[in-house]
Order: sequence, then structure tokens, then C-alpha cells
Amino acid sequence: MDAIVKKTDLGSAAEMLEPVQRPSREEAEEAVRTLLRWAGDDPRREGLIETPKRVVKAYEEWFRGYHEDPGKILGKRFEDVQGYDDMVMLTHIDVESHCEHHMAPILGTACVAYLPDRAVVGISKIAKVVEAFSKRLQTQETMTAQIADAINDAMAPRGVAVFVDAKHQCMTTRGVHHPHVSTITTTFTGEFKANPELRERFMRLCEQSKR
Ligand SMILES: Nc1nc2c(ncn2[C@@H]2O[C@H](COP(=O)(O)OP(=O)(O)OP(=O)(O)O)[C@@H](O)[C@H]2O)c(=O)[nH]1
Ligand SMILES: [Zn+2]
Repeated sequence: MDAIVKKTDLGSAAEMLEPVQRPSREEAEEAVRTLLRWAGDDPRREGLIETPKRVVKAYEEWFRGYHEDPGKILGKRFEDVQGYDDMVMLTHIDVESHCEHHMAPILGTACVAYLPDRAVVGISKIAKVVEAFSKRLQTQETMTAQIADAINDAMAPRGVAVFVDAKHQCMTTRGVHHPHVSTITTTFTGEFKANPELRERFMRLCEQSKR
């Protein structure tokens, strides 16, 4: 029987390991040359000469979330909102991530809502938090939970709701080849978790915004 790998096991195992050393840019480019040879091509041919450099630059963009701190992003709050205490919700937040199993793109959208407790944050910061977690190697479940946790920890709102709908290219372009499958994940905290009506309102607004 296959072993069940729990995140907690991985966490404690990872804690015992030496911290990973970030390779130099040259080493990263050399790794790309190795993969090009593995794919069956010749990294010395003209069209591929600059490819390692471009791939490493693309990685900086796709994985920049490792260098972003969601707590800091959400650090500035506004209290002068005339007592507004209803849901603040963002829809159609683009999600461009990569799966941690195959490093293949995960493409979709997110809806995020929170119930403020006195203070709100600049709405762009919510989109930035989604980016900070999506620009990493992810599973959709982890990313969804991390977005909710970060908002919860930084703002202590009365509740957070996160909905992610995405396509995994490791499933659509390879493996099982199901090109139309979408994966939906949700995380609810606080009042969203406790109150089904509130949760349904969030889900309805999410669905409506997709039409
Ligand atoms: N739970 C979860 N699974 C994911 C996610 N992204 C990809 N996967 C799945 O992770 C699994 C990895 O499975 P493995 O059996 O280790 O690898 P594999 O043989 O390449 O899997 P196949 O994709 O089925 O060919 C696959 O079932 C993927 O569909 C994700 O965000 N969440
Ligand atoms: Zn995958």
C-alpha cells in the first residue's frame, strides 16, 4: 500500500534538513540546458542559445511569490469607512500558478471576500495576496487555504471566503488528458463557516460574476 504523505510529516522532515541553497543564475541556466538535451534537442543550436536565460527570467516571474510577504502586503489598513461592515468581495482575480507535482501551469480565477471588523484594506492588496501565493509551486487546496489564512491572520476579520476555479495543465495537456475539467476549491472561516446563508450569498455572487 502506498504511504500517505501528510503535510505535517513533510513539515517536520523539512525542518530537520539544512536550508536549501539557492543556486547561481549560471547553475539554473545549465539545468535548463540539461532539460533541453533531455527533451531531445541541442541547446547549442541558434534558436536555443538564449533559451536558458529566458527560462530563468520567466521563472523569476512565475515564482516571485516566494519573495513576497502577504502579512506585509496587508499591513496598511483604513478605518474611516463610515461603519461599513458588510462583505467586501473581489471577483475575477486571475490565478496563474504552477502545480507542485509537474510544474505545469494552473490557470483560473479566484473570488475572495471578507467581513471587515472595523478596518478594511486597499482592494488591490487582496489581489496581491492571491498573487503572492499563486506565484509559487502549489496545490490548489493549499493555495486556497493560504489565501484565507493570510487575510485572517493579518486582519482578524469576522470571516473570510475564498473560491478558486482553475484548470490544471498537467491534467488537460498530459496524463489523463481531460481538457475541459475545472477544479473548484473553497475555504470559509468565521461567519462564512458558521452561517450557511452568508456562504450561499458569496457563492451566488461568485457564480453571477462569471456569466
Ligand atoms: N489534490 C491535488 N492534486 C493535484 C493538483 N494538481 C495536480 N494534481 C494531481 O496530483 C497527482 C500527482 O499524481 P502522481 O500519481 O504522483 O503523478 P502522475 O503519475 O504524474 O499523475 P497523473 O497526472 O495521473 O499522470 C495527479 O493526480 C494530478 O492530477 C492539485 O492542485 N491538487
Ligand atoms: Zn500537476
